[in-house]
Amino acid sequence: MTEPQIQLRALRKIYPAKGADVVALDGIDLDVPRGAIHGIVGRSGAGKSTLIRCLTLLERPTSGTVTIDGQELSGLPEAKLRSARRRIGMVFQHVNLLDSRTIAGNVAYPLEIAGVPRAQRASRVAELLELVGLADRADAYPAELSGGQMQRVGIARALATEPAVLLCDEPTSALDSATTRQILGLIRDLRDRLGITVLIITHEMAVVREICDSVTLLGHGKVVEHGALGDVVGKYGSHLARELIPVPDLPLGVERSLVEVAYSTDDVATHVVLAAVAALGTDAEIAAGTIETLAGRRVGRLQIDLPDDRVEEALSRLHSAGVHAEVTR
Ligand SMILES: Nc1ncnc2c1ncn2[C@@H]1O[C@H](COP(=O)(O)OP(=O)(O)OP(=O)(O)O)[C@@H](O)[C@H]1O
Repeated sequence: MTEPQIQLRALRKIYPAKGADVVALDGIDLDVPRGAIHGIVGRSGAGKSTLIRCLTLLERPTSGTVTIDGQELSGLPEAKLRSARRRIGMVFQHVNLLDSRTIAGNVAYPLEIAGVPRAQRASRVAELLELVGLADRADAYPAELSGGQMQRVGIARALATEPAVLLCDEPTSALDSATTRQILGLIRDLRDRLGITVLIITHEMAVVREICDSVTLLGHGKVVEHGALGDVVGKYGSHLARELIPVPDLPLGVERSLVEVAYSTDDVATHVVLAAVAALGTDAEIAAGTIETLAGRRVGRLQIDLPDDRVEEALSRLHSAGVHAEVTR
């Protein structure tokens, strides 16, 4: 095992407040290996933004440690932190480019701040724009770019100082779905080519499905679930599996119940599940379902609509078939 590129230990952040203090992060442990793309998801207020601010030490954690690329940031004084932060590239939802500078000028900006000589800057900027597919827009101004192109500039700028880690805070939330896919494709491509480690904060499960190798679900400042995507999607009763493989909400008739079935074809073949449902007779029907391949795993979730008095039998047949089944309504 190589050392994790991002390592958080017992990270806590408490905001003092009149009345009760707000515990925004409540003992977060996280390991992200080099070259992985890790997603952080969670409802509004779960602590995602606080986590990003503490990761970069823009905000000092109340306790716990943040180690990036082998360096413990939480112990560094402010002056050393400034150079350590160059090892972390940041990509935001809104790119905030300097309007009066060209695209090349914007990408050069962090290099100027880092004191890179002019000649080196020019070749590095050209290289970065090539990397994000904007070599032909070097002399354009931000106002002339589309949202997707702006985000490409944001990514090029974040990569300027050759960071080990790319932190992306809702990088595609302002983009349409086709552009989102292109930007996520670019991030994946950069990871493959540069070996960079990526942490993506998002409220969009589609982003996790599309790009992440592993994912953490935050709730009330704690890690609720965590794991490789292929593992969490096959896990019974997992909140993440439910959100990653959604099934539609259904109207339900009088004296009828919904039994939900979740399985991975690693464990049970689909025809075995279907045979167990068929054995319940014509009273029970599959009202909705999703079967798909996620992170290399074939997983299924089915909603079975059946009379209330058949629920016990259904659960027993499905459990005997080796699938997870529970009454949801
Ligand atoms: N500067 C602050 N002072 C006091 N409380 C704060 C501060 N920043 C965040 N909080 C509180 O900490 C908790 C976590 O907030 P945070 O913004 O990290 O959540 P989030 O998951 O990023 O939410 P969202 O998706 O809405 O941005 C919330 O209860 C929030 O009210």
